[in-house]
Amino acid sequence: MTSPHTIVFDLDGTLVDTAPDLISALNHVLDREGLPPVPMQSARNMIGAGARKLIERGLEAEGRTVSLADMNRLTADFIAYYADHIAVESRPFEGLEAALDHFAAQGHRLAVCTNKLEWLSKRLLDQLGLSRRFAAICGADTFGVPKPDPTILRETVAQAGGRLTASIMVGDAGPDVGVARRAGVPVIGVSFGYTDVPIADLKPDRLIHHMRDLPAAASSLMTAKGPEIATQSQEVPR
Ligand SMILES: O=C(O)COP(=O)(O)O
Ligand SMILES: [Mg+2]
Repeated sequence: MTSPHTIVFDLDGTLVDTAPDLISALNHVLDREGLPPVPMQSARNMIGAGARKLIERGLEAEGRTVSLADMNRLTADFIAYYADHIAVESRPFEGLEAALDHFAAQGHRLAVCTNKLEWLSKRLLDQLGLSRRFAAICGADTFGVPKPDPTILRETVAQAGGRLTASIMVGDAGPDVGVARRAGVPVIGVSFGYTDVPIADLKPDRLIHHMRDLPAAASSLMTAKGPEIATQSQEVPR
């Protein structure tokens, strides 16, 4: 039995496979601009830095740049469409709910720290029946800074009523490893999410390929001695 920890999850690509609905919303916006859709497979790895960045990357893939005013309009369009189609195809990754049950039974707190907007994150988790499991659900706008700024992780843990020194971050991409390193929190990478840099190259403290492996990875970090984790904490991805 380990002491109670706060396990903080990234949302897109870690808890929920949101790519189909995010890319549909992106393609809706591109279509309204008279542009062809981006294919699902290549667009998956554009996710991870928020809606605006996703649109920017989608436009870039079509060789287009737009003015700030157009970007604001496209982002508003994207959010309006996405809000109405947020859980059409998005589903939790296999094994997630069993892993969350396990942590809850062990007395750990769960939280979400995402670069999605807070209200969209809550809406998605509500529609999937997952919200009640989390003591805090915080997005890029909750504290005014997105990942990898360490403030968002520190404040998420505080809002969940936990302690940073007894926390673990779980995520699929650079901003997750980066926020954890900056806040001094160990991090578990998942290999089934969305990232332009392979997650293994970012050297998370543990790497899992399926949610069924999360409880064992988390408990090995909870019992690991400080220096074992510290030796891996040199690189700080952006
Ligand atoms: O919506 C995004 O682009 C990022 O979301 P995430 O931080 O949950 O991966
Ligand atoms: Mg993610």
